[in-house]
Amino acid sequence: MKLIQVQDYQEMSQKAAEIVIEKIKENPQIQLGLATGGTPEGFYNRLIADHKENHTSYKQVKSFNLDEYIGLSSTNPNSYHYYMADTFFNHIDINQEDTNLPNGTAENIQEECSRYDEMIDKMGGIDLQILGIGQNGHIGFNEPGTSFASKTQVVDLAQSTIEANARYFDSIDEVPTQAVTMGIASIMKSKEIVLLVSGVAKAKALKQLIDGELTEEFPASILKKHHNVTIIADQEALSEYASKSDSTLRG
Ligand SMILES: O=P(O)(O)OC[C@H]1O[C@](O)(CO)[C@@H](O)[C@@H]1O
Repeated sequence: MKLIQVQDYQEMSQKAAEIVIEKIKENPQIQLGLATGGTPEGFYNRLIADHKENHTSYKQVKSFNLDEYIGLSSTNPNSYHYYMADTFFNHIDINQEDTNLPNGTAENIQEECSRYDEMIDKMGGIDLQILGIGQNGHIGFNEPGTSFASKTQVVDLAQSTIEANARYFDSIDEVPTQAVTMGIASIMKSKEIVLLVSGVAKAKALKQLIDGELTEEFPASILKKHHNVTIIADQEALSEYASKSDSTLRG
């Protein structure tokens, strides 16, 4: 894993956007894996600003999101379908039909999970996956204890995740307790991964990712086994981790 240390949230967002814009220039048909949550909002804002100023085009780009709450339709403002449209897709020139998220309201949710994995494989896989990390080390919505071999699946959200995400809902009782998420093995198939980590709330998780052992109790630890991971972390997130120079971390 490569670690890029930046000052703050703004610099993390800028750096991540620069990487993606560069990749789109190299390959206008790039297949992007996208994340939701608070962490990538600034990154999406930078991509939108660049699209307006420099006309980077997403007309040939395809996107695949990590996860969706079960039971929330795309018109629900708390759904990740809505988040992606509102935060990113509506502000760039990507074709709606080239954006993909798991359907959290599918009648047969198991079928939906298989469909999602098969579709990504059939389309040639994800070139670059953007990831965030939960305070408990979750990636996507794969909570501690998830098998490293997992494919896209239905998961029960950890109480700490429900509490962390309650800030987006009117009350904690409205936070769905389940989600569909790309599995760990599905995420690991991505050719390249960029993990964004910002803020003191993520400091313990980042230290554990860098210094801790490989264990299903800390899902993000699997990233040590991927051959092309870049972590972009700001000073607050790095506050529990000692090194001050950009580095390649042990796998
Ligand atoms: O960026 P946040 O809001 O801290 O969330 C961390 C992670 O948790 C999720 O919201 C749930 O999977 C991810 O989308 C995100 O990467």
